[in-house]
Formats: sequence, structure tokens, C-alpha cells
Amino acid sequence: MLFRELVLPGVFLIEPEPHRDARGAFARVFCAESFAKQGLVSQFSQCSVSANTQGGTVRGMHYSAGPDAETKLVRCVSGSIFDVVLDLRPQSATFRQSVAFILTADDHRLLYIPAGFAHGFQTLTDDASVLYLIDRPFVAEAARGVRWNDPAFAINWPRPVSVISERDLNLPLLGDDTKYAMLPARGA
Ligand SMILES: Cc1cn([C@H]2C[C@H](O)[C@@H](COP(=O)(O)OP(=O)(O)O[C@H]3O[C@@H](C)C(=O)[C@@H](O)[C@H]3O)O2)c(=O)[nH]c1=O
Repeated sequence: MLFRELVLPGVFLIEPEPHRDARGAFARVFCAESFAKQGLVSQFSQCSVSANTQGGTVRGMHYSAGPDAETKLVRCVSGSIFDVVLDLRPQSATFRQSVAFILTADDHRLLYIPAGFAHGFQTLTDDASVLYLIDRPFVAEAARGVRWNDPAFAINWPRPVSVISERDLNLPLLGDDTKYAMLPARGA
């Protein structure tokens, strides 16, 4: 597996180097030994799939607060997505900056997203599914988010939004002087 740290320190694009042959391909999603060697979280407590019917669907920008802050490993397993990671660490030199990558089921690439970052994506195809490994149990009360189109971040979403949850539509905007940790829980 090849690990490339991105301009947001701590965020990695991971290329699993698939073995391809006439049948198709075999590639790792996760390797505890390789992750530990890189100094990354190497134990995950849940694995979930997000299935999305329509191209243009947006989910995000989500994170969990305080001691429940999650580290996530994200891979597209069907179709393709525009995947976004946003730095919400107030002390960070890259606070409020984001990176985005197209992940496809066929390219096998993964994004590693540590605590302190928000995550979201837009599906680029119908029936796009996203696999997550997350390092801790989901705690609904700790779930937070910022608005997908907050001008403070100016994320350049590639498509018009076709589907988005009510909750995500109503996530707060992050004012310049607002500390992300003080934002209310999603759905509160
Ligand atoms: C995220 C999550 C949700 N749920 C439940 C809560 C709710 O009833 C239902 C749908 O939850 P949500 O609307 O929050 O699902 P969704 O909007 O897909 O949330 C996800 O978005 C992406 C961008 C992420 O980065 C993920 O970590 C997660 O926050 O599933 C769990 O039981 N466990 C979980 O880990």
C-alpha cells in the first residue's frame, strides 16, 4: 500500500496497488501492519456502507466532537464519488481548507481522515456506495456538521445537488469567529 500525506497534515490518500489479472483485481482495503508502520490508527471498531441511489447526492460535512471524534477510512465500492475532507482544527495552519478527490470502485483508492476533520461526498454516478472503517462506536449525541455550501469553505462541488438530507441542509454555517467544537449536535 502506498501512503501519500496530503496538504492537510494527517490526511492520507492511500493506493493499495491492486493485483490485476484476467479475472479482475485483488487489493487490500486495510492492513494493520502497514497502517501501524505509518503511525496511523490501526484498529477500527466498525465497518459501515453508505448506499446512494442517485448521482448528485450529497452527504456531509460531518464530524464527531470531543472524545468521540472519529478517525475514518473511506473507500468507494460502487460507482464513483467526489470525496471532501475539511480541516476544522482551529489551531491548524490549514484550518478551513479542504481537499477533494474522485474515488471510484475501480481505482481502489482510500482516504484516511483523522479526528479534527469533517468529511462529506457527492456521488458522481447512480448507485454509488461508500465503505467506511471507523475507529470508535457511533455516538449520536456527538455527531456534528457544517453546511455543505458554507461560503467559509467554498467547496467546489462538481454537480448540482440532487438529494440531501433535511439535517444536512440545516447544518450551521461556520462564522469566522465560531469555534467548531461549540456547534450544536446534528439534528438538535
Ligand atoms: C453515521 C451513523 C449513522 N447511524 C444512523 C443514524 C441515522 O439514523 C442513520 C443515518 O445517519 P446519517 O444521516 O448521519 O448518515 P450519513 O449522513 O450518511 O452520515 C455519514 O456521512 C458521512 C459524510 C460520514 O463521514 C459518516 O461518518 C457519517 O457521518 O444511521 C448509525 O447508526 N451509525 C453510524 O455510524
